[in-house]
Amino acid sequence: MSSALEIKHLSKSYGSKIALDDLTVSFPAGQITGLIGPNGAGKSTLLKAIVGLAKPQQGSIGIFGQPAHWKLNSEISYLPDRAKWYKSHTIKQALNYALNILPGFDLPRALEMANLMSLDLDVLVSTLSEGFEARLHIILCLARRVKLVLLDEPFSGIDLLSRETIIQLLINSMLDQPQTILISSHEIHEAESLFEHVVFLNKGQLVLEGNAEALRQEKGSIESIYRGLFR
Ligand SMILES: Nc1ncnc2c1ncn2[C@@H]1O[C@H](COP(=O)(O)OP(=O)(O)OP(=O)(O)O)[C@@H](O)[C@H]1O
Repeated sequence: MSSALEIKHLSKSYGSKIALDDLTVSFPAGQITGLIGPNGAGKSTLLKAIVGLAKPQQGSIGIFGQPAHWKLNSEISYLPDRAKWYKSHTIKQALNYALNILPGFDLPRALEMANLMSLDLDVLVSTLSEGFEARLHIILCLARRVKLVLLDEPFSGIDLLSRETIIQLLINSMLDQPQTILISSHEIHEAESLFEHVVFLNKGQLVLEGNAEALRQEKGSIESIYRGLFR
């Protein structure tokens, strides 16, 4: 299995706070990996480092065999916690705008996803509930023809049905267009069926990683492994 991402001896501190601590880990290409760990484990910092938004003090990041560089960002779709440039738009305007600013954005695919997610194109984004805004947010990420998708806490603050809808969209999207997807989360109950590979982080260090199915057979559900590791 080839690696999409090779993280080697990566360290990042904010002042005296260590976010990533000599982290070495790789992420398989063409799979959905769950990047799992409790609050403060370093998940967001790792994703930010991959797209150049956090500058590590030490170590290296390889992306599809090339050293990380901002020029590669056109190949990466990154969903940070909150990137709300589209608040004053209707959904249709937001999707049209995305076509202009997001490399590889596939508008017909986005419109199809919006239909699947029951999004009304004429509604103002500012009037959407959190769950519906999250649906739009995820479409903006997934409707891009890019190799690597980084989703930082895509389920946070979202109700069960919206989570299930988003998970279904992720599954459909992978069937339609296989990509390497990293999903950071500490809420793994509903999402664990998505994960083909899992990486558990704590205090900026790798705690456990492996093929999700092999780990399930060996140790039980991903959720129970999480409880065992972090209880
Ligand atoms: N901009 C920042 N300034 C100072 N400290 C930071 C900053 N960003 C992250 N940290 C610290 O770095 C550590 C790792 O944070 P990070 O957000 O990467 O973890 P996380 O696993 O994504 O956590 P969560 O699940 O709570 O989002 C934490 O101790 C956090 O307080």
